[in-house]
Amino acid sequence: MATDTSSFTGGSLLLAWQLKGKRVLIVGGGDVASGRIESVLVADALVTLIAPRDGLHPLTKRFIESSDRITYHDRTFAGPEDLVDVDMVLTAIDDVETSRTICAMARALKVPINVADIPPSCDFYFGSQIRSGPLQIMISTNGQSPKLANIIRRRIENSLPEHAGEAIEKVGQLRNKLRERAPGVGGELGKRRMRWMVDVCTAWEMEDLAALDGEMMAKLLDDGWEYNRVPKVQEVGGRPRQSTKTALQKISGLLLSSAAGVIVGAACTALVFLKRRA
Ligand SMILES: C[C@@]1(CC(=O)O)C2=NC(=C\c3[nH]c(c(CCC(=O)O)c3CC(=O)O)Cc3[nH]c(c(CC(=O)O)c3CCC(=O)O)/C=C3\N/C(=C\2)[C@@H](CCC(=O)O)[C@]3(C)CC(=O)O)/[C@H]1CCC(=O)O
Ligand SMILES: NC(=O)c1ccc[n+]([C@@H]2O[C@H](COP(=O)([O-])OP(=O)(O)OC[C@H]3O[C@@H](n4cnc5c(N)ncnc54)[C@H](O)[C@@H]3O)[C@@H](O)[C@H]2O)c1
Repeated sequence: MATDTSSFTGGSLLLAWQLKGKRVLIVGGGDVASGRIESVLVADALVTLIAPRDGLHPLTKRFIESSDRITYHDRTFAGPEDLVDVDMVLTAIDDVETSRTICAMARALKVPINVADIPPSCDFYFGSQIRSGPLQIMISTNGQSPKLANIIRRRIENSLPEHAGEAIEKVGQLRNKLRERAPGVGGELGKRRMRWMVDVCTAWEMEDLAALDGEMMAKLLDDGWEYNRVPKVQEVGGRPRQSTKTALQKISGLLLSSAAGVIVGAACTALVFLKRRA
């Protein structure tokens, strides 16, 4: 049966671009450039920054002083020679004409470019970002409303599961240990490895995954992976957690006992009062 692909349009490709050791040229040193620097440093890039010193944002200055991954040139953009051996270009300058010229040069050399605020000169857009350890969420409105992206980001931040970043970190460590035990790519072993990881992530609460330590991981692999089963948290030395229900019951118990306390207190006061009157 034919698949209807007519709605497969109007979006952009969302990726997690690996910049480790790649050279990113940033032109401009203002507020926007400082955000760009932060974004690419987080991705382990090597930055070349071209911007006159007198226009540097205080944050940009601090980044230049504190990071040995930034090569700084105190000048304006010079021409195509600045694009040699560059893997990505980001411009954030207050000069639309120069931005467009840099864009044309980068495209001639097939170097991907983002020009802040000029969508037709962008091969990719930035988005509103959430980071918590290895968890990275990007909200993109595909150029339609950056402010709404920012507002939606705040809402998502407030609704994220607690401990998500730590849980992902620990599961990453567990996967690495599992691959040491069961190495190789693909095949029956690969299928079993993936199924087991899916089962662990599904059966365990985020909070319990976040609490995994080296010893628990070893036990999880010994008693779980080796027998193709998923042990309970307590079986591998994890602390049994209070279920939500128990916590709720505790709170209502507390409320009830304080209500009872108030009633008893009121009764005593009334008794004392009546006794005095008598
Ligand atoms: C998300 C964020 C990431 C970042 O830049 O790091 C980002 N813009 C942010 C803020 C922001 N930018 C603007 C406002 C003012 C309010 C408003 O206009 O809405 C605010 C809000 C504010 O300042 O509070 C003005 C603006 N921006 C663009 C244009 C040009 C145009 O639309 O034509 C104009 C109009 C200029 C004019 O009117 O003259 C263009 C782009 N801005 C993008 C990204 C890309 C698409 C993002 C997406 O798809 O959603 C894209 C296409 C290219 C790019 O730059 O990559 C960051 C929020 C980070 C955060 O806070 O979390
Ligand atoms: N996409 C976004 O999120 C967003 C948000 C706000 C502003 N902007 C746009 O991004 C651009 C930069 O904004 P900003 O607030 O950082 O501006 P800014 O004025 O603070 O900084 C501009 C920087 O560019 C440098 N510069 C100017 N010409 C240069 C050249 N030829 N070579 C090298 N450096 C040069 C200046 O010295 C300065 O450091 C503006 O066009 C602005 O409209 C984008």
